[in-house]
This record gives sequence, structure tokens and C-alpha cells, in this order.
Amino acid sequence: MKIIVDLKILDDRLHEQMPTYATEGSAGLDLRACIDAPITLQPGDTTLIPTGMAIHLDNIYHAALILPRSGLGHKHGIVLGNLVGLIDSDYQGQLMVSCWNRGNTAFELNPMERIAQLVIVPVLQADFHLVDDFDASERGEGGFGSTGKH
Ligand SMILES: O=c1ccn([C@H]2C[C@H](O)[C@@H](COP(=O)(O)OP(=O)(O)OP(=O)(O)O)O2)c(=O)[nH]1
Ligand SMILES: [Mg+2]
Repeated sequence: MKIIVDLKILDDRLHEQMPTYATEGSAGLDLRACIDAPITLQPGDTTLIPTGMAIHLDNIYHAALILPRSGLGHKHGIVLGNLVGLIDSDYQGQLMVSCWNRGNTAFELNPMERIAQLVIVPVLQADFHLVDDFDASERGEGGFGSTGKH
């Protein structure tokens, strides 16, 4: 489904490099590192990177997720310090990416490099109905491998 989302550009360089879906079927928009000079991320380092943009989803049934890019994560160990970023629908600040070098070699992050991706997702909010017992389900309380390995 397509929705319209308010977006503010906070870094002029983005006017030339607006976030776009790379292909018609892309789920994520790549976010760029709006930094002024290259940053070297040593193994184990985590640093907060500004993306130069803000969005206001303005709908309690929408959220956005910041996810790693698979190439950076798999080949270079560059993932997110918070594993996944959750952007609330009422957040109006700059989108920030916590960049973590979980690998064992240094990584140079260059200005305007695509570092992570943003996926907009639907959300359900719950009102909780307190109960003493649940209606029985097939799984019950089994988890953590309770169904076996194969
Ligand atoms: O990777 C991220 C994660 C969060 N945020 C922004 C948007 C989000 O709506 C806000 C708060 O995020 P979260 O609720 O995950 O952080 P918190 O540590 O619980 O902070 P708060 O007390 O502000 O909710 O920070 C980012 O820009 N990037
Ligand atoms: Mg929070």
C-alpha cells in the first residue's frame, strides 16, 4: 500500500540524493550517512550517524524500522548498535543510525554512503483484557525448541 509521509530534509546534500526505493519492488529506502568527513569504525566501535532527514508518520498505526543493509552487514560486519531501530509515528527528529562494526577489521564510512534502510510498516496497538487463564492452544507454553530440531 502507498501512503504519503511528511519528510523534512535537514542536510542540503540530500536534495540531490533523495531517498528512493531502488527498484519497484523494494521494501526499504536506503539511508545515507550525512557526515562531513570519513569516519573510521574500528572493530567493536559504535557511532551515531545522522541521516539528514526527518519523517513524521503521524498515524498510530504506522511505524518505521531501520534495518541493516545485507551487503554491509554480511561482508563488512556493519550492522546496527540497537540491532533494529524503531521509529515512532510521533517522532519528528532526525533519523539517526547507530552504526556498529561487529566485525574484526576497521571500516571506513564515507560521507553520503548508504548505511542502512528504512521500512515503513503497519502497527497494531492493543487494549489489554486481563484474564486468569487463556483458552488452550496447541502450543501452550512450549517454546525455545519445544517442537524439536527437524
Ligand atoms: O535507530 C533509531 C531508533 C530510534 N530513533 C528515534 C526514533 C524513535 O521514535 C525515537 C525513540 O526510539 P526508542 O523508543 O527506540 O528509544 P528509547 O531509548 O526508548 O528512547 P525514548 O525514551 O525517547 O523513547 O528515537 C532513531 O532515530 N533511530
Ligand atoms: Mg522508547
